[in-house]
Amino acid sequence: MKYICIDDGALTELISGREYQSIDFEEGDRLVKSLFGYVSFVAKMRKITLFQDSEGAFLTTPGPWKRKKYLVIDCEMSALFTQLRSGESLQSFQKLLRFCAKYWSGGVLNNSEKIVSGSSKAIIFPLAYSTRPYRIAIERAPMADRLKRRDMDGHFLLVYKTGWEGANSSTETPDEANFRRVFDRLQEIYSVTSKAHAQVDKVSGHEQIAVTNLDQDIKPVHSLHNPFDDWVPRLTARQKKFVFANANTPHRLLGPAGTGKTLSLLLRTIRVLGQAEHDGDTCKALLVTHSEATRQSIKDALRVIDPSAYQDRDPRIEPVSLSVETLASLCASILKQSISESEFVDRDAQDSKLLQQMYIEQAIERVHTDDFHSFKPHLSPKMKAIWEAKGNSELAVLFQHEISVLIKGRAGDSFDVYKNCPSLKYGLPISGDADKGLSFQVFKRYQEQLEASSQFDTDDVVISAAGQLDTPIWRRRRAREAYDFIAIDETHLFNINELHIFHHFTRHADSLPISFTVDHAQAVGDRGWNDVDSFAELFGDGSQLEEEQTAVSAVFRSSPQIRDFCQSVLASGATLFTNFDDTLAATTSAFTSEEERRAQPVRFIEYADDARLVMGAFQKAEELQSETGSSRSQVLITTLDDDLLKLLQEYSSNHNKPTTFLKRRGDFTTVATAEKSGHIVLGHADFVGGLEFDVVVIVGVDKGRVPQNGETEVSNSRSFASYAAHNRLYVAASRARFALNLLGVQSRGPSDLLGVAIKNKLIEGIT
Ligand SMILES: Nc1ncnc2c1ncn2[C@@H]1O[C@H](COP(=O)(O)OP(=O)(O)OP(=O)(O)O)[C@@H](O)[C@H]1O
Repeated sequence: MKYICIDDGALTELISGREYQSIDFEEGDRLVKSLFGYVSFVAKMRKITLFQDSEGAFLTTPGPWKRKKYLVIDCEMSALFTQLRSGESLQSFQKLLRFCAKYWSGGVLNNSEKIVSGSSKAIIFPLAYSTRPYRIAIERAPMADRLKRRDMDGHFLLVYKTGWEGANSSTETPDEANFRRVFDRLQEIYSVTSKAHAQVDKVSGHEQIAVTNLDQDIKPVHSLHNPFDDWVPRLTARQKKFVFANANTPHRLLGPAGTGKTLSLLLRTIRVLGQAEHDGDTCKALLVTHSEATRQSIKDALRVIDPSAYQDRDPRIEPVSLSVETLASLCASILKQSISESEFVDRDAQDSKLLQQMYIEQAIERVHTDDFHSFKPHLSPKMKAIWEAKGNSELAVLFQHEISVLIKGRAGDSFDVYKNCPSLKYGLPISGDADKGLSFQVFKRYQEQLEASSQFDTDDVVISAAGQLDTPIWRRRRAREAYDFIAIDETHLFNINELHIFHHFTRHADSLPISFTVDHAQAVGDRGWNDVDSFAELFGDGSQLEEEQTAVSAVFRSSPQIRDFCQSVLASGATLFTNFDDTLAATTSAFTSEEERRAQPVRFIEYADDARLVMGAFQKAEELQSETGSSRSQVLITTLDDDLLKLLQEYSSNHNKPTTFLKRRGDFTTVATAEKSGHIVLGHADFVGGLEFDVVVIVGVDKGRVPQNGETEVSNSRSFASYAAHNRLYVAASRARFALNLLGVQSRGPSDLLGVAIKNKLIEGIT
């Protein structure tokens, strides 16, 4: 194909239809393929008629051709559709279209769009970042003299070059042979396509011409609250594949934040139940969430998604039913006992997190005075150095991670199993039995504290339940009480021990109908998952089973600017840590031009000191609220730092700022309360996962706080802190739809985690 010509009506259609924003949608995929030149046809896509032959393609809309404006892409001189992967091609194409729309309407250009002064050229940089920027060069006045004579100057933009090489754009002159050909054909093309516009149906019988009518009314929606039947036509092809795939095959849905993983999992569950009911089969389904707060939010969403109300049916009587549980509630029901709130240390709650840290600090203190001297001669030099150099509170964070991921999470409290577990790459620098002995001693002291105050944490419940599940009694109860379909949301938040429980809950031991969603980068710190990636290893069973995987890549939640920033955080993590995935790399934002109008650039703002920083956070929150036209409860102020969180809380109560405080992870009920009372939401970054907001302000994204650095610097602990900071910053930033501000203190300087974003000019306010 030599050229592509798009008129202004078609251009508007292409930037406002969500289905053209990502190749995950069939329409987007088909569009890219046709632009690649793989197919030859006239297609009707809503208002657009696409005319294509061996020479080129014309995307036209009804109306007199002389009054229209045109974007012409010279495919021989530029290689927009052959140089890049198809996802990037579509993204670049969409950015190009947005530039044209803005240029014609006199809109304000952004950082990646430049008019070359003293010339008739423009350059755009459509891809967020790469080592060498990819550029598209545009001639704004092609064939100037001839078009002036015909009174059509200013009607055309010509893409004449693309690639990674820079050049002197003010002096180069594009070859206009293809452009001339386009111009000469316009009259004829419009007379053909105007007939096609008028007689869509008749054209379908024509040789070489196929008509695809994609006329679907797809409205932009946010939130999961729509009935099943309304969702289905809006899903991308990959989401649909997951929702409608065979229920009995284990199926993993991979995707970064905001790609609709939770939504797809809910729809899949409802689809499986609906199918069973339709076929007259029995189906008892289980949906497992990581915490009580997310369980509530999912139950609430299901009330709208699922008109058959499967979750309200009694599983003991009804043939088709759904139970929504947390792992703790599920295990407690197996153990036939419930654990009261006061006994339960819920690791997703702010109070529990602090309590656990306090217990571990006390345990470290005990080990210091009573046990350390006997371990000391045998410890590895690194472990000794870290133990001696760091304060108890800094050590507590490292031991907390080791205990939850390895000692409890993997070894199930057994020292012998723990001894054989591979150490975490980025955590405590453990390299021998003596090092493991010391950390197990801290764990034992911690356990004593829990027992003394008669409390259990989630792992205790899971470990006790695991013991009871592998017995003849459960094997007999299983046929009656277990499930035909299991869905697990946010699998990355469970530890290996917990994941190994699930296979006991399927009705038949030989089939594992488990569907689950994963985004590794959202779990805090190295979880030691890198060496357990197959389904069988992850779930502790099913080595003979084939697993299906679907990866989703259209980001619905966040604007392109916010998606790009989030990716820069993941890219930074991926360069530092070998087992850190940049899951956003191959994704695109599915924002339409309409939604983009509300989007604001990502900004970094510096303040003189902490007091002004805290005050600034509330100011920015209010400004962004009005700039994006959002309600107060759609604004989140968050931080990765416990001390700053306290200051923010104090400020809000001392200055009567109407604020609601998040007490646990994914606390949807609290957000709903904030909505009723018109409050801004405030909470630690560990508790914002699973939620979404129009505006997010992250406070204290500066050196020394992201990551947290103590006075001493021992490399391994810095690695852990940096690893966890990458996860937390990514989760916090990816909650935002339209606006994201990062705030810091001037004397500290911006956090190192912003390095990639700064280098690639993704943040305004720092150079
Ligand atoms: N096909 C779609 N069309 C329009 N909106 C969608 C589509 N799929 C998902 N969304 C929207 O995207 C947002 C994010 O969805 P969801 O919470 O399921 O994502 P997620 O991948 O689970 O995110 P996270 O990992 O951050 O929890 C929701 O507001 C949802 O309504």
